[in-house]
Amino acid sequence: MDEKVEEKSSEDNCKAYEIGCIKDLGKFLIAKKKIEAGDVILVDSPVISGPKCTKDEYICVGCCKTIDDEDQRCLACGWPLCSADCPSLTVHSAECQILKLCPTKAGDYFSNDILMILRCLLLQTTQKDKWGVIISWDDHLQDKNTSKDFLKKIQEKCTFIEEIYIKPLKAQEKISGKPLLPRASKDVIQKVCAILHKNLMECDNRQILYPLASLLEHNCLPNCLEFIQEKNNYNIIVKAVTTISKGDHITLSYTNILCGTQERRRHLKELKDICCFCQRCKDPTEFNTFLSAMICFGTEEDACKGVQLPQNPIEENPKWICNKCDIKLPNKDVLKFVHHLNKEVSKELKKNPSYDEVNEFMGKLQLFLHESHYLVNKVKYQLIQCQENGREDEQLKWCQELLDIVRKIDPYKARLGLYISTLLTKQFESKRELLLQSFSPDQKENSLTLIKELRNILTENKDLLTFLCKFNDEESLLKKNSEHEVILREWLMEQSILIDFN
Ligand SMILES: C[S@@+](CC[C@H](N)C(=O)[O-])C[C@H]1O[C@@H](n2cnc3c(N)ncnc32)[C@H](O)[C@@H]1O
Repeated sequence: MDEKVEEKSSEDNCKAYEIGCIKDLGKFLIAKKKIEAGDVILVDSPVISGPKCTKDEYICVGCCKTIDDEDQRCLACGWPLCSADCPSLTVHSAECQILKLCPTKAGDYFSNDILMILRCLLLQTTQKDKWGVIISWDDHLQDKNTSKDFLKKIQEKCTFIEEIYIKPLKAQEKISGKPLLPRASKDVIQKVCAILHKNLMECDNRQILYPLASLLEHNCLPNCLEFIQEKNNYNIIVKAVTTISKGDHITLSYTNILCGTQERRRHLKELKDICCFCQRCKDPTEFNTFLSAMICFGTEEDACKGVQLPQNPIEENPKWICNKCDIKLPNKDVLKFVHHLNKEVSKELKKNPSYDEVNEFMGKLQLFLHESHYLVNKVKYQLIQCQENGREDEQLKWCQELLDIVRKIDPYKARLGLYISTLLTKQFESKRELLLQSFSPDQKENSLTLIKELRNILTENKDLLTFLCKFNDEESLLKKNSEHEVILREWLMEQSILIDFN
């Protein structure tokens, strides 16, 4: 591949990365030297930010907090505003001049993607340096691999903005003689739409554009972790989670890596028009986790119970083949069926069912899906969170199964740190229960293996949470882990058992 690296000034020499560019990928960051796990690769500040896109919530256009009362609006334009004293009201003042010309909602919700485009277009008069940064980016609209769906989405947004906001604005500008948006041609609006669509990142209720971090490439097995610091102006810190060799691409994950390949690839396509060809996407077994595997029904005469997997998952419509019989399934049938099961899972979990009801439902799912299928795992995770006395053995088995899976799909704990920590906490609680049930003061040595396992879980969880706490607010989980450690140590002292915790 023809890989170009941008020229850098002398002050960039100490940086661990440089900006590369490949035809089908666009710009990305590449390691300029070996980077060790734990190294901070970059810290970046937002160029622009605003409320995230959602149809379910009212988010303040100033501070981006959720607003419970739908009547709390900006008096001028009618868009959601927490109060006239919102601490971030100033970010709204320029766009309010445009929004109030036509206080229309897109459908029955406020379309925050449209708001972000207007906010960005306004930088040309309010903050010219930031406008210069954004408009210099590639919009990828002419790229060969840009999909028709993506182009259609951009065109629709552009037409909406032109009709609803730009036309009345131009009329107003003519009367007042004061141009608010000197550059608002169709081409400029389309470019801004495409750049924002591809590069915005999300944190809590906010969408944010970063000059550097937004260039980071996606990988389903990322080598970095990002922390967006809410309390520090939404600055982002990007940290290596494994050793990155010189010349390696520096990557994050844009998607939920607990999902199977078809679902991740669908999400990536919709989110950022990406066709991912990473190691995991290419592997039908997804690193031997079988996260997407289906159970083969066989024929009426011969029930097979083999495992169906996509032959080549990165094809647009892969064939699904069985490891035991000759039956092949068309991709569209598998997708339709999994989509249906996904809805059933959501419906079931919303019903607030009892532990036994969920367990029974999981049994039914496993008639169709492999025991490690990501939808089965979703239900398993729900079951593990229940406080259910007498089911410790069962819950421990599931905890172990899920931990085995996440250790394969996220070996560097780049995405699933909190998920792993929750599993470790549950594993600890269930094992401690088993210890208390089985412990006999006369035969302490029989419990030593279990005690050492408990200590190891606490240590692993402490290391993980200490790492996460450096950047995020996970103090409550760390506190819970320390409390577990104190209680275990006290109990061991009472029983006169000496175990090294360091
Ligand atoms: C957040 S931007 C990254 C910057 C972008 N490369 C550029 O030049 O503007 C996301 C876009 O980068 C490209 N991209 C990122 N990761 C990719 C991947 N794993 N495979 C293919 N394209 C990717 C896609 O065009 C995607 O829409």
